Amino acid sequence: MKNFTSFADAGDYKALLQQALEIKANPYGYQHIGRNKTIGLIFFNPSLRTRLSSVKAAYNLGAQAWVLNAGADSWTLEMADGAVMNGGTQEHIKDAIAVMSEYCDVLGVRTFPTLTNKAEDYGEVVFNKILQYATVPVISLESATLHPLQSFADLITVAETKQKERVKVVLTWAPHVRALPQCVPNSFCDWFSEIDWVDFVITHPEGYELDPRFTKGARIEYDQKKALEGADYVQAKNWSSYTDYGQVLGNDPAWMLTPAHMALTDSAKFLHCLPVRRNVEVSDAVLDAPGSLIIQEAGNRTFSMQTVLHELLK
Ligand SMILES: NCCC[C@H](NC(=O)CCC(=O)O)C(=O)O
Ligand SMILES: NC(=O)OP(=O)(O)O
Repeated sequence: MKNFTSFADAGDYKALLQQALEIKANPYGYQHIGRNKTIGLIFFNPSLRTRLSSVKAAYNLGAQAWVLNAGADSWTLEMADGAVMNGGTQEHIKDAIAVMSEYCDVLGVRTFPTLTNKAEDYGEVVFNKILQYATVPVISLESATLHPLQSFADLITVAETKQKERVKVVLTWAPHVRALPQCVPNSFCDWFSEIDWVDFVITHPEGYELDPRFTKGARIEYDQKKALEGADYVQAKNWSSYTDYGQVLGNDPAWMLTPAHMALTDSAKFLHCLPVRRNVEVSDAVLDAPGSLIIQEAGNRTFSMQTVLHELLK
């Protein structure tokens, strides 16, 4: 593994998953790997889980971590190549990333999409600049289009709780009050469409089709109730339209996950990456039910990160 930005970077996912389960069972058993190593974490956007689980993962591995909130804590960064910097931006990303690489052995970076410029977002223009200028391995802490550490944590959560050889996993769109990125659902598709013991189904209202580069031919079922039938796991998430880029096309409250929806499943476990808008995306009764894995799932963010750090530093 050179960088970690997508499912493809995971390489042999079965081996990586096995490693994660071993690390979770023995979280402090690999501290020789992180000794005298420093993990740098840069956030261009807010975070609770990714920020804290990444620091915890570094500590578990015997490494140190620093965090920079780009823009807020540091100089305002210029992204454009060849820019005449006589305006509001104070430091070029080229210099900032090369300098930060001097202060760490692995760099984690969170960028977000604009949701207005599809070509820039899906071209991962900002993230690719970071890959270009970094001189150490780079981990995506969520980019404009993907959130691989989240999907890997979701995979760990399903793997450690599943009661059957094969499981049906459903990704369902859910209503929200804002236009949100497609990163989490794209990434969930990027991973779960590839898992050979998963029957994967995506459900959303028409107009919310995701990029086929990530859905990779997975079954799309527009009837949410039909999709949920017999499900073992349900992951709910809002996203804005990919085709009508960044737009909220409709917000049918009937898509909010309630116990009536979960009753259609095979006593499915519930997943959500968090943060969640309670009683808009998902009802309290689902989030707080015994079958809700949301806290365990967030807890596994430590182990997805720790496993990736282990791979990059070993
Ligand atoms: N990092 C995990 C997901 C973050 C983001 N959620 C949000 O922005 C929610 C914000 C709000 O609820 O206003 C998303 O959906 O991609
Ligand atoms: N799930 C997730 O990535 O949460 P944060 O945005 O809080 O890091």
